[in-house]
This record gives sequence, C-alpha cells and structure tokens, in this order.
Amino acid sequence: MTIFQSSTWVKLLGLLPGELNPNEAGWLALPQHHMPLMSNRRAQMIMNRVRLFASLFAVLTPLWMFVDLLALPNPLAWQLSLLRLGATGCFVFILYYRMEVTLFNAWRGMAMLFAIPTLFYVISYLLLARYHLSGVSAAVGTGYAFLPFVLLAGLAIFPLTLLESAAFAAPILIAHVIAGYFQFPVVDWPSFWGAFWLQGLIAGVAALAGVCQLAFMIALVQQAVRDPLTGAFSRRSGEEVLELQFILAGRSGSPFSVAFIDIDHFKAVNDQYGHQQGDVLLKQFAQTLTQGLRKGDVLVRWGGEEFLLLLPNIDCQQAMHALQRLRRNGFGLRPDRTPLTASIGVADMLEEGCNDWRRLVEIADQRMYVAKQQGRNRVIATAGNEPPVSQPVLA
Ligand SMILES: Nc1nc2c(ncn2[C@@H]2O[C@H](COP(=O)(O)OP(=O)(O)OP(=O)(O)O)[C@@H](O)[C@H]2O)c(=O)[nH]1
Repeated sequence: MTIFQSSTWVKLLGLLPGELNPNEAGWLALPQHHMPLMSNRRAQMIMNRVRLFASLFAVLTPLWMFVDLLALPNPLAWQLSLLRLGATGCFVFILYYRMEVTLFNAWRGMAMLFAIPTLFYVISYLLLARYHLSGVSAAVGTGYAFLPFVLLAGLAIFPLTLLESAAFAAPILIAHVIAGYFQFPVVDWPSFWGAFWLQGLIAGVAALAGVCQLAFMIALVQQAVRDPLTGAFSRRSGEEVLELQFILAGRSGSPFSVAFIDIDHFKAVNDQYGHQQGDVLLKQFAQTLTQGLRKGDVLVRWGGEEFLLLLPNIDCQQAMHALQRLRRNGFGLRPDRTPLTASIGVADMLEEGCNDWRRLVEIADQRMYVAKQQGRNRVIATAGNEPPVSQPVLA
C-alpha cells in the first residue's frame, strides 16, 4: 500500500476539492504524473508569477538604496547600493527574458528568481557583519536578516507540489546556515537557530499554501477540460491535448496513434428506452473504457456517441493489441443485457506520414466508417485499398 492509498491520506483528501480522486492525490506531492495539459497551464501560471515577483523586486530593491545611503556608514552603504543595483539588473533581465512555456523553463525561472535574493542575502550578511552598528543603522541592518523570511513566504504564491516546495525552500534555509557558518565566532546561536526554526515553519505553511493552490488549479482544470456527462476530455480540451501530443511525438520521432470509436446502434437505445437511459450508457461506456487505459492514454468525447482515444508512443499494431484488450473487457451492457459494441478506426501518425493532427483524425474516422460498413463491432487499422485488418467480432 502506498502512502497515497493510506486512510490518513484519503482523510486529508476529504479536505480538498471533490474533483480530485484518490488516483490523482499523488499529483499534489510529485509533478511527474501530471497530464500534459495540466503541466502546460501550471507552467504558464508559474512563469507569470515569476515575472510578477521579479517586477515587484525590480521596483523595491533600488528604492531601499536611499535608506541605506542615509542610515549606514560608508563604504558599507555604497557596497550595499552596488549590490542592490546588480540585483535590480538581474530582476529586470528575468522580467524581459522570454522562454518557451514548459514546466522545465518555469522551474528555471523560479530558480533564477530565488537565487538572486538568496545570494544578495548571504553577501549583504557578510558585509554587515564587519560593522558594529548601533541606533538607526542597527535597525536598518537588522532589516536585511528578514530577507529569507520574505522569500520563503513568497513561495506561497506558486502552485507547487510538495517536492517542488521543498526543493525551492532548501537553498534559502541553507543560505541562512551558510551565513551563520561564516560568522561562527560572533553569531548568537540561540537567536540563529530560533530564526531557522521560524523559517522552517514559514516554509511549511508556504508549502501548504502552494499545494492548496495546486489542488484548486487541478479542480478548475478538471472542470474546464472534462465533459460533464462522461468525465472524458471535452472536444475543445481534447483538441488541445491532441495538438500537444502530436507536437511532442513529432519532436521525439515516436509513434502516436489515435482510435476513432463510435458506439454501435446507439440511436436504438435512445428510441426504445429514452434519452436518460442513453446517457447512463454513455457514462458507463466511458468509465469502462477509461478503467482499461494505460497512464498517459487520453479519452476524448468527440461528439454524441463518438470518442477519440489518444495513444502516445504506440504504433497501429500495438494500438490494435490495446484495443483488443479493451474489447475483451467489454464496453458494458445495453438495457436488454446484450453487450454494447463499438466500431473503431485506428491511424498512426508515423505510418500515415501525417504532419497535421486533423488529417490523422480524419483517417481514423474514415476507417471507423469502413468498420461500420463491414458490419460494425470491429477495429480497422489499415488504408482502404489494402485488405482491411479487422478483429473478430467478440460480442
Ligand atoms: N442519450 C444521449 N444520446 C445522444 C447524445 N449525443 C448524441 N446522442 C444520440 O446518439 C444517436 C447517434 O445515432 P446515429 O448517429 O444514427 O448512430 P447509431 O444509432 O449509433 O448507429 P451506428 O453508428 O450506425 O451504429 C442519436 O440518436 C443522437 O441523438 C447524448 O449526449 N445523450
């Protein structure tokens, strides 16, 4: 049993938005299984907030220079002012540096953003430690010691997993220890460890805030991307995922198959048993199909009783095997207890030499029609002028 299946974890999940199911709870701890659409939107959000933070620091950092010049002795005031100008330049650089929206680049942006004030803190701490300040100067000097607290609190504005929060908080906590280490003989150790403990607490609260943001973001993305009846991806978000996966497969040169699935004789269910019963059947069909999918496979409700299955990293032949497995599990039962069946057309991006996902879907759709013409309840995966490869009727 993993930690994500434990009863404590499930109880904790009860405090989170209902859109998160236990399988997705691990998304709050680690980023590696997030669906691409979710990662993309999160990356965009993190990059925007990095710019927001950088613009705030780009304004506030030089402003404090005047206080330093008025309150601190020279050359300390000038050294700190130069340090501030350097840091401001770095923040402005982050503000205008454009990067492709990927999660990796979002992490890079955050790393740069937090590295600047962390270094600033260590250097300023070492400069200030050379002076015995008193009165207003001492008060201004003490203000520098609060920077790690501000940075740790700042982590709270990012929708991060627990692992990411820990990774970004660690260098700030380490910087505090390094600053203390360099001043070993003169540091007041009880105050030092008291401050460290407080920083740890703030890091914990910020991590919680980040995870809550992430949970609500996942809930909103789920609501926005899912078809409310079946829980499959809606057509609009499905097109977005399709485009993204198509580009990724094109870049890596790996196969990418799509299966166009149309339920057989669905109109008859509506006509004989009513639209509501038809809805129940659609829901059951999507749920059964989803249960049999591998991680990374995506089911899209393309329209009415038509679904599109996106199968990254597998070619037509492997897709046929996957579909065979799904058909063996069955798609549920019709109201008269006979098995529900579907006609399926499959196409692989590499095999078809497609450079447009729309064309790939069109080919799979045409093959689905061939399956219908050949008597339904089968999978067709080769071009029309070749002998059709169809699987035997299972129902
Ligand atoms: N209950 C319900 N029915 C829907 C929904 N969307 C589309 N439909 C119905 O799905 C039926 C599709 O019928 P057809 O396209 O004629 O196809 P079919 O009866 O499945 O026959 P074949 O595809 O040829 O096997 C129509 O009656 C639509 O009204 C929905 O959300 N709920």
